Amino acid sequence: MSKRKINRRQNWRIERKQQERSERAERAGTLGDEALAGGQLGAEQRGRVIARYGTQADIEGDDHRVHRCHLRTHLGSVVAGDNVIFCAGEETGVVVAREERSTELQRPDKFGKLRSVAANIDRVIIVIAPYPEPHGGLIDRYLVATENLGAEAVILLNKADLLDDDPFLAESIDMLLEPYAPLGYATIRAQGKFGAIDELTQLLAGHTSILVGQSGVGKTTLVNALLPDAQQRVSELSPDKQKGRHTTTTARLFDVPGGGALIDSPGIREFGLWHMSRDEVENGFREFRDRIGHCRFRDCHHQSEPGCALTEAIDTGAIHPARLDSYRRIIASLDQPLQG
Ligand SMILES: Nc1nc2c(ncn2[C@@H]2O[C@H](COP(=O)(O)OP(=O)(O)OP(=O)(O)O)[C@@H](O)[C@H]2O)c(=O)[nH]1
Ligand SMILES: [Zn+2]
Repeated sequence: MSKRKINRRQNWRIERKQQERSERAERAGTLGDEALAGGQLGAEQRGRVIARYGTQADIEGDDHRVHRCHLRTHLGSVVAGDNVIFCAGEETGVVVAREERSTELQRPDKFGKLRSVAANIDRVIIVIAPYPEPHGGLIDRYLVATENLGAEAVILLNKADLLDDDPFLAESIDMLLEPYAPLGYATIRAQGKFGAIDELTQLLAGHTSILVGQSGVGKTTLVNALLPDAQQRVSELSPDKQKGRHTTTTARLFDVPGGGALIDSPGIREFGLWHMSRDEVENGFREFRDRIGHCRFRDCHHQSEPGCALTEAIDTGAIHPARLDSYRRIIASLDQPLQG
């Protein structure tokens, strides 16, 4: 037998082994559901992923009950916010399929590989406050991230009570917010600490939202005002310590009174501060999109080049100067680690 033939036969054996292995995995995924679940399974029904824990997830059915389920191996990533088909079980059920996502929030893991963190978010509530003073350009940074996610952004000024006796502060906040309404971004106010969250509650209804913003602006206070029993629900579902620890890091979906959902986790709150590419930044300024590509120089960096279409748009009032400043600041920061 020639060496070549041996090689071919070895190859064939390896291939057959691999095939058997994948067939076994497939069987474990499809035929072994009842064994996986440890008992009888109910009929298929639609549900939504509340949180993912390793090879399991908590699924909320249309009946609003929460079912702990195993995930079939071929499902791919399953994260909070995913719509799924599942079969409830006596102890644990099984998720059998995942529906297409409308949006996908991804972040790089420690190896730099993009991982899905949450699905189907259609609204991002960017929380700011008079104190801590909003970092220059931070709102725009969150807007860029939201535009690239494909969700709708809302700017929420929390701690509005701090403006009551301070006309100077009130004016500087008005100036800060001035560019956004003409661009079509809703701007609302709240006082989380005093439970004044009516406008926020209205905007959450019928949507899947996340709250983002710098530390200290009052996100936790707002979440607690929205979901007074959220803490209780977390501990109910996670009686043992280990799962309790998970809940603090894994993204979790909460039903909002009035019909809507909020996805929250410490990681999600950092959304907007993750790395962005130059293309994402350009795409993220919605009023720039029609003008990019119209500068005199093809490689215009929109700094001080003559014939820059963005700079010219400032003269006509089509672009707010604060937005171009932010754009330049974000581009300059791309290769530097972001502070705060
Ligand atoms: N005056 C005023 N203070 C508020 C309001 N809402 C929250 N605060 C206060 O702001 C501080 C920070 O609130 P948190 O809810 O912890 O802020 P956070 O954004 O969750 O902060 P991190 O957890 O660090 O991200 C607390 O002392 C709150 O009491 C408000 O409507 N008015
Ligand atoms: Zn230019």
